[in-house]
Amino acid sequence: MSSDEEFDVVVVGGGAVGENVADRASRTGLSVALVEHALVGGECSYWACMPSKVLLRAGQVLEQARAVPGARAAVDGGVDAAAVLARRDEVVHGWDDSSQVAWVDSAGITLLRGHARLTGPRTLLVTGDGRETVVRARRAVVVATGSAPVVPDVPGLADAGLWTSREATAVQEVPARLAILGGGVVAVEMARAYADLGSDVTLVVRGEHLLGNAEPFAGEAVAADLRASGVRVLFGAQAVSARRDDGGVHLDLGPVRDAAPPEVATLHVTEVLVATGRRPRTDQLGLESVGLTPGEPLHVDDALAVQGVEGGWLFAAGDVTGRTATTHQGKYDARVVGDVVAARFHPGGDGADGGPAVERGAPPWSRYRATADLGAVPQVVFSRPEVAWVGRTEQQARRDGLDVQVLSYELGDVAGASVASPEYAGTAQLVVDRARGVVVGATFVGPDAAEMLHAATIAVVGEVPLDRLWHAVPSYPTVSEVWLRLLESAGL
Ligand SMILES: Cc1cc2nc3c(=O)[nH]c(=O)nc-3n(C[C@H](O)[C@H](O)[C@H](O)COP(=O)(O)OP(=O)(O)OC[C@H]3O[C@@H](n4cnc5c(N)ncnc54)[C@H](O)[C@@H]3O)c2cc1C
Ligand SMILES: NC(=O)c1ccc[n+]([C@@H]2O[C@H](COP(=O)([O-])OP(=O)(O)OC[C@H]3O[C@@H](n4cnc5c(N)ncnc54)[C@H](O)[C@@H]3O)[C@@H](O)[C@H]2O)c1
Repeated sequence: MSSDEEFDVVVVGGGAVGENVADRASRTGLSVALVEHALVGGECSYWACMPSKVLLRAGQVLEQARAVPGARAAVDGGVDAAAVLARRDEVVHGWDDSSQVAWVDSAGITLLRGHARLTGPRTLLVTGDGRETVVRARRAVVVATGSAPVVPDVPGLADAGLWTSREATAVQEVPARLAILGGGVVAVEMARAYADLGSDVTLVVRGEHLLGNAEPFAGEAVAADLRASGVRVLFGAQAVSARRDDGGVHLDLGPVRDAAPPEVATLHVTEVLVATGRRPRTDQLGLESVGLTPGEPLHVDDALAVQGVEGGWLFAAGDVTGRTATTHQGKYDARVVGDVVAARFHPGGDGADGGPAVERGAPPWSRYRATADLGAVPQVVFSRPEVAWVGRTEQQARRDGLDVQVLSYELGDVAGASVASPEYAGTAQLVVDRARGVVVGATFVGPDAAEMLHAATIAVVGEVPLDRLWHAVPSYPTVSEVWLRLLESAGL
């Protein structure tokens, strides 16, 4: 069966990003369709952020309680894996998206269930439920199809039945022994979670550090914690072949380039989790019909318009752009592109509530430009200790040619830390651009470090000079009093 439908705007992909695009784009009266071929809410709600954070939460709480005299004695057990998985099931609503579908309906957005492919400018074919629908966008198409895991080409690995982050976050039975390939965010968080849940975990890391995009001291602190919990962390190592038999997976390891052979030649594990990065999901999108290359990211400008397409009708946001890789930053871009579309194609013309003239030529830091993506992106890793950073690392700032001053302070030395726990330890670091006297990067590593990040994000986005930050007085006795100590170390 086939039919035709027409909307002002068609958003492809109903993850966190697509939902936000659709919401904002519809605010000036444009008709908006959202196309989703799986669950509305996407990866974050069902297989990524939400379930992974639930898998980590119980272990975090137990460790924090054990670090406090007076509470420690009440903790006489470990993580209850069955209860954690039951809580995970609640948080992902049993992988049922009806509450998110209800929100889409209530927002006046039309949900089209099915797989969308571009067949030419402003035209898509949506296939699903035995129907084919030709969907035309009068004004704009916004692609928010997310990303898919990259699986390294290791002989036998695919046949051995590997896990990606989907299987890891949707687990029903905790594996006795888990090998994890990769040393990035997924690898680190899942190593922590599965160690808490009772698995014997081995991390196989190609490089010499964990969390290669963060400050080196962050990866070192996380590696130390994992090792202290019994996780084997093998650096300079890679999987060279795999096979599964009744006893599980046999994973042969080899050195990377000139590294010494790994201390273990073959791992015998129940499952292998591949956490070696993600690629934009653009291979089944019909990009060739509009002159773009399938499999490549959709490169966008700061208004999220896709580059290399005539006519200004194609936009993209979220993981599919390769520009952002987190939900919060993807949703920021979604708000920007939703507002750009709503204004640029305003059905009433240049109304007081935003119209083409308002959006056209909008400067950086206006609501119509995703300026923060260029140097103020926050990232939190929910490891133990937590790792949180925003903006540039010291190395990135130097690579960008900045004359950099690095301010560092041990979190355990502030009064608030000793109240939190006698064992509280961590590091805060600011990267300052000497020429302008502003913070261009900040990293916090320690218990609950994530909650300290937003002050730094405001300082970076606001380009607040250090001598003005001096007047932002942190409360006593909090761990965030480290801001005062950092500024004192700059001579203030
Ligand atoms: C294990 C893990 C943990 C993470 N934890 C965090 C975290 O704690 N915090 C954080 O900020 N980020 C986290 N992330 C990253 C975060 O999940 C992504 O950045 C976010 O999901 C991207 O959102 P998106 O909408 O761009 O893509 P997605 O969430 O992937 O949504 C894309 C949607 O498009 C649909 N789709 C794709 N192609 C088509 C098509 N042709 N037709 C119709 N529908 C289509 C898909 O079914 C999907 O629903 C994590 C990622 C992983 C893997
Ligand atoms: N808390 C969060 O916000 C959160 C949590 C999980 C994931 N994410 C996002 O999801 C994205 C994907 O995470 P990820 O951990 O898969 O990617 P990543 O880019 O963070 O890490 C990939 C790791 O795999 C290694 N690697 C790459 N190719 C390899 C190969 N062929 N063999 C062995 N190792 C290889 C890299 O050196 C790196 O250590 C990230 O960009 C991250 O921002 C965010």
